[in-house]
Amino acid sequence: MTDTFTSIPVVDISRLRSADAAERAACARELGSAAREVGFAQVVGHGITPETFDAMLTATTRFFAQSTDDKMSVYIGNSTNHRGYVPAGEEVFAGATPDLKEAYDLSIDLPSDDARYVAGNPLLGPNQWPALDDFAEPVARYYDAVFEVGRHVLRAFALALGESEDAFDRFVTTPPAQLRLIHYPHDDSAHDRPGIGAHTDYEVFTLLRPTAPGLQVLGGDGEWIDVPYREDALVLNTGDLLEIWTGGEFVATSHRVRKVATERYSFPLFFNVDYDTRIEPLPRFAGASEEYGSVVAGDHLFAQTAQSFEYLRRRVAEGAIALPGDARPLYSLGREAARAAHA
Ligand SMILES: O=C(O)CCC(=O)C(=O)O
Ligand SMILES: [Fe+2]
Repeated sequence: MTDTFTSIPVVDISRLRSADAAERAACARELGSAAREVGFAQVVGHGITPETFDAMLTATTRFFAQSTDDKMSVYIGNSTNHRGYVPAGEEVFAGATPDLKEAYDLSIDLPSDDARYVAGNPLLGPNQWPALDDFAEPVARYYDAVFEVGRHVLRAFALALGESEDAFDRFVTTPPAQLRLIHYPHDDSAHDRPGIGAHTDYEVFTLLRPTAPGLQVLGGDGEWIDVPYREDALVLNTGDLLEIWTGGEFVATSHRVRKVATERYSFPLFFNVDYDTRIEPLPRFAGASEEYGSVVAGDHLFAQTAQSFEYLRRRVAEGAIALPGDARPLYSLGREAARAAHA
């Protein structure tokens, strides 16, 4: 991979919906180059209408404008499958200062009689919807729209990796693919607190729509690069699982949100594969197997989550739940790991 990128490529993914296989393949090559050389791209032509986004944004602003009591009525710590309101300070990255943000986390909305939920799966099951009019419908509509974009991007990555276009489709039936509604309040006094600390994402890839600048990507030379804000783009970045699948050919690039001068919202969809999917370097990257080993997709996400959310750290400390046996420490992959090693 190239270690000297200084800008984020823009890729028009409307071609992924073309009936012409050559068009899809050309777009897939561009996405592959972005994943290989940068780990980030801005994707335009994604097909999500402004109306779909705006309705979800309106619902989100109304949710966060509620009283703390109302928001805490759907506290994530009430759920057994990691859904609901995340107050400021709840999420703490390994020994760092708490992020200055609040969030509402949802994921694939399965019925409460889903056997995996009933059996105590820590990520699968129903959402914890607030009792707020006009919230669940626009949020679920955006989830479905951005998830559909993710399905096309997954196919493009399959092509870019020399697999058949549908090679990974069978791993995506009911994946724990979270959508986070994140609110970074404006706080003049918080001079030296990051909005969100440096990290990689734990899933296959992320499709993120922010409402303002602030996102930064770690460049190969160790400099933080601003991701230019584009209203028409989704920011696409490679996550831990694609790095493992490709034995490091695609890198889960570190990113962070710097303290913002304005109130900011952002909406990452963490596209994932089914909980039980075992992820290890694909046969063509088998040379990297020893370095990368393998993880179970859902266990990896849960293990990382349980090390960074206070309510889960408490449950682990109390012995109420256990980390998966092969849990990796936080940020042992990608550029963040390389950075930590050289710090
Ligand atoms: O708010 C942003 O722009 C980035 C959020 C992010 O990186 C995350 O939630 O993983
Ligand atoms: Fe992230």
